[in-house]
Amino acid sequence: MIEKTRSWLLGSRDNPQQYTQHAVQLIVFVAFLYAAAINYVTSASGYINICIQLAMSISTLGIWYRSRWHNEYQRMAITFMVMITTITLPINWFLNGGSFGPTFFLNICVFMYISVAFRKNPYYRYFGQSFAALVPIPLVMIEYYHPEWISTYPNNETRLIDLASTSVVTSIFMLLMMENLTKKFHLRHSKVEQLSEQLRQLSERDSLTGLLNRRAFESSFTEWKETKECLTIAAVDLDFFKKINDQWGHYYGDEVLINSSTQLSEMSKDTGSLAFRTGGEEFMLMMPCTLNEAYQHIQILHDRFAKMKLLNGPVTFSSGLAEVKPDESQDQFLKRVDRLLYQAKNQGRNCTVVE
Ligand SMILES: Nc1nc2c(ncn2[C@@H]2O[C@H](COP(=O)(O)OP(=O)(O)OP(=O)(O)O)[C@@H](O)[C@H]2O)c(=O)[nH]1
Repeated sequence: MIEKTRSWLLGSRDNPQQYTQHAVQLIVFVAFLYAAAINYVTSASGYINICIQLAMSISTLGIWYRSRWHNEYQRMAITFMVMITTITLPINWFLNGGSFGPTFFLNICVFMYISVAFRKNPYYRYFGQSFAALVPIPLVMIEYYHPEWISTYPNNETRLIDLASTSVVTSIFMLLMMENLTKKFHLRHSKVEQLSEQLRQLSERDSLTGLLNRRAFESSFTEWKETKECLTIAAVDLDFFKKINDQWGHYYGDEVLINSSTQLSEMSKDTGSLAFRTGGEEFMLMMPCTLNEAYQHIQILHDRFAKMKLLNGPVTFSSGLAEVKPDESQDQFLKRVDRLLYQAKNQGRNCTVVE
């Protein structure tokens, strides 16, 4: 219920700029109404002041209405800025005790408001900020040369009440602005994180097969070596792949690579392993298990390859299989496993050689 009312009044939270803008307008509307009511009840100022405050309040409500319900956010933001800087602040200065009143507080709010509402529009922002920053100067000079033009508070009590309530409004205002900036920052931050995660994933994937690539192999090797109790890796290489390419064409070769990768990927999912494409028709299977268990997994993979449904019949692979030693570097391991793979090729292919 509260959330519904809030979104009815302020719009979607996903658009923090408009959301804050509407909140500010409604606060200003209520603040003027409140000031007029207080002035009327306490007879702190004359009817002219009360009428001006009511007029400001109604105008602000009109601005909110056009902005919220007629999609005139930008136009109304400018109207609001002009109204506040050229009418509201000077009137407030003359009718509320000049430099003894709360206008300085309000001026800071206006400056903050312009900075947030026109963040995406530097011309309006610089113009508005400069104007808000300079407005107090002529007002102070007028007060200096013509103090009689400034209406004073009837007593010190009224002045203190006015200052205290303006201070509360200013604090709410600042809070809103800061919430807006934080929200915007969080939205950007999570978008950046999302994009960098997407980029990281893309940089670690092979575009043809979708398997992890050599870069991912290198980082996973270090990570798994440190975290897994045992680590066995198979270097897998398709047999006579050049012939396949030469005989059936490169596109067919790609299809063979994709289908072989699917087998490796499914097998790695079943066994909690990781499958990588580290070269043209070279793959690595990283298995968090002993050499014996890994050997059984690879035999199952040979069977799966034999049953693979390809247009020109199944393909085979050769592999070298070895367990990573705790004190062994990646280079040393790769040399060792490559030698095993070479032996498998020499033994007639379609087999796995274990150390
Ligand atoms: N279609 C296709 N072919 C590729 C790709 N990457 C590498 N190749 C080919 O893979 C072939 C690899 O040939 P070789 O290294 O001689 O290996 P092989 O013919 O499988 O011989 P053995 O490994 O000894 O059984 C080359 O012809 C490369 O052009 C790719 O992404 N797509």
